[in-house]
Amino acid sequence: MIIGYVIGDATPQQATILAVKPVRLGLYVTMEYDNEKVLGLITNVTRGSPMIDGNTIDVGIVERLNRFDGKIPHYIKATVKLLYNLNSNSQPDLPPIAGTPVSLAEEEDLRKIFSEGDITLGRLIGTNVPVNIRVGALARHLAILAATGSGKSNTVAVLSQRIADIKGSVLIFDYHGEYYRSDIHPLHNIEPKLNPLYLNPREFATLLEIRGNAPIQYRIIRRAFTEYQKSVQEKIKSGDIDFEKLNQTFIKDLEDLIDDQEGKGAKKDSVDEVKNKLEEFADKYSGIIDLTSKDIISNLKTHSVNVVDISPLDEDAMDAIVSHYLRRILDARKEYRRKGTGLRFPVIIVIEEAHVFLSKNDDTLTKFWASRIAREGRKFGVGLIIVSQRPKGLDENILSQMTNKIILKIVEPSDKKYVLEASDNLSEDLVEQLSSLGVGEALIIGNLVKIPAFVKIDLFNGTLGGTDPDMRREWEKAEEEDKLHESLTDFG
Ligand SMILES: Nc1ncnc2c1ncn2[C@@H]1O[C@H](COP(=O)(O)OP(=O)(O)OP(=O)(O)O)[C@@H](O)[C@H]1O
Repeated sequence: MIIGYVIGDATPQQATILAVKPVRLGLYVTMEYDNEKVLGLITNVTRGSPMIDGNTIDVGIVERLNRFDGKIPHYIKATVKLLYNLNSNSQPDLPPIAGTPVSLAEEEDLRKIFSEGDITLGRLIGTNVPVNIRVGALARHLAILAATGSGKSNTVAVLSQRIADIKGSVLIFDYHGEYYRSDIHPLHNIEPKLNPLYLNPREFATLLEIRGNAPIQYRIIRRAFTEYQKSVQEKIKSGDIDFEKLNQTFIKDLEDLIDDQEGKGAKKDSVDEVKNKLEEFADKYSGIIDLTSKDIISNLKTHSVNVVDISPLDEDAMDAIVSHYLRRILDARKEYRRKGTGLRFPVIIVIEEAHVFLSKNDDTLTKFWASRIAREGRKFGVGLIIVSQRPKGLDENILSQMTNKIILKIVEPSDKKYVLEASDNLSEDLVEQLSSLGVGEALIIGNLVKIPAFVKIDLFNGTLGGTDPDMRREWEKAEEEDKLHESLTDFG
């Protein structure tokens, strides 16, 4: 159905059309010229009248003209972003000529472009065309960005569920505790624990806040920690290990080994300083240290959504857990590639509230390992999904490495500008659409899709911890439980 005609000058990227009737932003259209069939997207619409233009200052003229009741000539113009040549399956390289008819894109053409991926995320806005994404593209990472309440968690849930449905493995760091109690399935909840036996000395020293600028202290803790790990491994091998006692004596045993360093040439004040830092470590992380917990690598499941509920922890403990798990996963995937041992399947890792862990202003432990995965993860099948409602709080280097983006409603101009500058596959005219998106509506760009797609994400089929509680149902359930309890008490 023809909706308008090309007018004025056009380029291979953009054309202006004079519409025969009102058209909405985000509509996909097609135009045929020079043996090409080009798919375009309406990115701007204007209406006006040559008789009542912006310079009209006499309201009487308007009133008299209005008495003509619809006879006033007016126009509707739209800007079309030319996206894809359906005949050559490439970007358009010729501009349309003035007068070229413009039609609403047919469903068949839209399915060819948007419905070829591995998993369905939703429908093209205003149509019933499924939008499928190419899961392999997630190895080049994804940022899910949106203002609060726009549908980030729902998107994470739908995406994670459908990756698990095709036997994939997802690991979500559940900042708000909204996934570990959800209806996602198969769901595999993982206790947020740090087992020092799987930490490397550098990592352990960092948790004690002994960084590169304290080489003497680092040497003390490295030697003591390495000796401790070796002694535990030997006890495990010889079978005389009491795991329960291990947690109770860990700090004391390590302290003794630190003390021994004094006899091996370390200065007393350096040894004391390291012991102070060990005590602070014990206070800070006692809730998550557990020498009996499984290594994250043996705890991850494929064909599942693995969830680490970090919501009860403070941000330092969260940072310690997330950074350690990121490092272990990247190392284990490299090991698998090199030796066939380690983690034998790819993992998609979701970091919620990413601006907390990957802030441009703080050097968190997580930021170091997330940057490594952003740079190297693709080759080893470790994909990162960062989720944030404060895009401008994110480290720009990491954000720019997120090749794919699912951007839901963003209104804040500085957020929009920041995302635009961090994305070489995003243009100003697409960013302008972000303010008008509804809840659950998103712009998807990157290798996930062939061309930018405006999508209504499917609603997650089930409950999520973050969705508004069904108060009435919960009250009814509580009353039913009270009645059951009373009847059991009477009976018993
Ligand atoms: N695709 C969708 N279709 C319909 N409703 C949706 C969709 N996505 C989200 N919603 C609804 O919008 C509300 C907010 O969704 P959600 O919690 O996913 O947003 P959010 O951006 O994660 O919010 P917050 O920033 O508070 O975590 C929920 O009640 C949810 O049911």
